[in-house]
Amino acid sequence: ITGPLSPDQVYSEGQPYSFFLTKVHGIESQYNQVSVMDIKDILSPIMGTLQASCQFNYMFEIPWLIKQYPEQFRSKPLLLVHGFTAGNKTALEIEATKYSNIKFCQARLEMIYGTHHTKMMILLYEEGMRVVIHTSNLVEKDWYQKTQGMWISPLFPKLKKEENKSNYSRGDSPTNFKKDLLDYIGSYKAYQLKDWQQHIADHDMSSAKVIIIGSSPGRHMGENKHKFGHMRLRKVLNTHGPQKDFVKSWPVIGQYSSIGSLGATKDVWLATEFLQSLATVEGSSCVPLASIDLKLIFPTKDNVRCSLEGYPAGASIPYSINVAKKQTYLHSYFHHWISKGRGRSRAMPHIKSYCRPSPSSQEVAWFLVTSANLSKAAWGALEKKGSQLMIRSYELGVLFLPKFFGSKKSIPVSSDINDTDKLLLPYDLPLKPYQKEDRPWIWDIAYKELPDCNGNMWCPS
Ligand SMILES: CC(C)c1cccc2c(O)c(C(=O)O)cnc12
Repeated sequence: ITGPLSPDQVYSEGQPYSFFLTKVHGIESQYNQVSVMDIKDILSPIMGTLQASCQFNYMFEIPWLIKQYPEQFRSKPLLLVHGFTAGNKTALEIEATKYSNIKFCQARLEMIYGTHHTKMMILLYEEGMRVVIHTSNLVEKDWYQKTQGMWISPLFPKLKKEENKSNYSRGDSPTNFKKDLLDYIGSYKAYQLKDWQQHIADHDMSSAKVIIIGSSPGRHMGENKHKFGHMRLRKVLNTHGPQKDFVKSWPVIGQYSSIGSLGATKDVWLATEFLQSLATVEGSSCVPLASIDLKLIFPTKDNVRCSLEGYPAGASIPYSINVAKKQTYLHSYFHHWISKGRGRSRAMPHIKSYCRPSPSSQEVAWFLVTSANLSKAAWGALEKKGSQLMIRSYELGVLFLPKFFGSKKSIPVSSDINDTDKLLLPYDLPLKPYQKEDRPWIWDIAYKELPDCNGNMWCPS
């Protein structure tokens, strides 16, 4: 049994994928070592000497957040990028009053029902810059007993002075990470982000191996139709995806912590437009969809009841009865949340991830970790005979493709923490389908038959 490794050691052991889960309190320590980082590890001085940071997120507890930074970094400039308006915006600004180093950028949300879901840290150091794209709100409960995911970038060195900094493409990676990140941030059209766009332009990001998959609110048409959302994923898989014959019988897995209104039948969006993108293979995205097995992972009410947090875990799994009752066809796609390999079967998922595993579960053709739940608001819905993609929310994720990790065909995966040379998945494969008596967690109905692990029932008002 290895003793606690320092953050930089955990980080380097997690290469080349650099995909980490957050620390879960209350499980055996062995499950909090390999490929696990806590927020204090990410912000540790061992990872870099912080000069300033920018936190994109949905929920913030500012006093708690400041305490996650090491003492010597707590007064460094901090920009919070949020989607709040009116009272919520005022409340956030009041919470920050005593912190003179905190500034705000309110992301414009012109599409009704849109939210700023994106979770990203941009950390500017004396030694360079680091980007973290993840799934946790900046509130204590999101970092306590949930399964959350993070991609942590390498330390990106500052570009030398002489090269002209004007063209953004310098210091980019084979995956166009820098350009795509700048395009994403540019979509906010916010003057408060200008300095951070320049910081990104000033750094050498050639070591980034992942592909940015973002969503930005709006109606995207023409050459912008494939810039964001599921059409972005479709375009990327069409260009860099698996070969048709190689993945013919491979299923697609979606895993998330909330579900939107997807339509009265599977053919409205889920098993047509959305699956078409997830199932896209190199050179063609027209794959007979009936042949593709879509598997969805979503916690059952018993998964939540028996979780470390008990029913209160369900307060972060907002699937409402009014939406669920209109789409019972989803039940045939559902699978349990089981994560024995990572010691997280009782740490409810707030991570969102998608992948295309082999039938043997030994490898994936690709893996995506993102803020995007299973919703049209996050991924977009085609309109006007497919000529434009309407997206309501900001989302951000990173896609792992074999070709950028030195493999032609696939990425070896495992959920066994001893397989340190593989991409460690957040859940167990193969998946366990819902049985007849299983019910998805629904957050706005009462559960009074069986108490949770703390002896409490669930009686939402
Ligand atoms: C339905 C809304 C208000 C909601 C409830 C509970 C948890 C939420 C959450 O975790 C996110 C997020 O992480 O972006 C976003 N909305 C969440």
